[in-house]
Amino acid sequence: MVSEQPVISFRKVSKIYQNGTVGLKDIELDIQAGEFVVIVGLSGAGKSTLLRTINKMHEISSGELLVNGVSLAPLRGKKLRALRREIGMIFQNFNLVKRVSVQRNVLSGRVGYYPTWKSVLGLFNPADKKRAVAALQRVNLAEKIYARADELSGGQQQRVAVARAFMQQPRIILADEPVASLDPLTTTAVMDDLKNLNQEFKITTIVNLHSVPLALKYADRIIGLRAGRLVYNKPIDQVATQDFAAIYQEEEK
Ligand SMILES: Nc1ncnc2c1ncn2[C@@H]1O[C@H](COP(=O)(O)OP(=O)(O)OP(=O)(O)O)[C@@H](O)[C@H]1O
Repeated sequence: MVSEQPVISFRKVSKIYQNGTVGLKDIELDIQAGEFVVIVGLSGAGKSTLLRTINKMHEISSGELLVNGVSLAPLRGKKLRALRREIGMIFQNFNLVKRVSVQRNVLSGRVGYYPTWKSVLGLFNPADKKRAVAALQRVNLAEKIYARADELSGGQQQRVAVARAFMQQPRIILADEPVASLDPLTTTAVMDDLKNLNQEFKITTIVNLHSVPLALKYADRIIGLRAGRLVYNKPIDQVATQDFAAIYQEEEK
């Protein structure tokens, strides 16, 4: 079998923060196109750090990180913006602009496709306005299009954030604890939205989760981090519940 080039490739990647804290240590990891990968680990294990190196919100300290075969380290300016356009990001706290409409929030997913002055003035073209309606329909929120973002519940806000990410027509979605502040019902809705986009559009999706049951339910592959190191990496059909003890064991003092 000819193996395809991974979409994301970590080669001995380490990240040391300026204050000396080790965020990531010698990470070796390939992620293939269309995978739904869940990252688990204790608080402080490096999950957010790993996710944020992929769109260069965090610079790595050593090793090499490639997206679609392109090394991220030298990317600046236009090339960096092009990379970020292909990567949708979802945050625990939704990161919507609260005082503007849902429509405007969703349209902001397109800013990477416009010159800055047009997006600042909100001059989005009709095709994108249609796209925004379609994106909101996908997350069952079409009727909220003219509501202000802060009139929505947390779960609804996160689904607007999913629609906004989808507007980018991304190849990759990174979701950093997307359901940590949601109740079980809305958690399922948001995770289902992410999984549906992943399956229908083959968007490579990487999600940080605290919940092992959710990881088991949604992942194609589970990755475990502990103190910045990759300590677990298995396709879901090889995952056994008792494996999690090692990932979640406290460090010995
Ligand atoms: N900007 C920063 N400066 C210094 N240290 C940082 C910074 N951001 C994170 N760290 C440290 O790096 C390590 C990994 O943090 P990270 O946020 O990636 O972990 P996490 O697994 O996502 O944790 P959580 O589940 O609590 O979000 C931790 O020790 C953290 O304190």
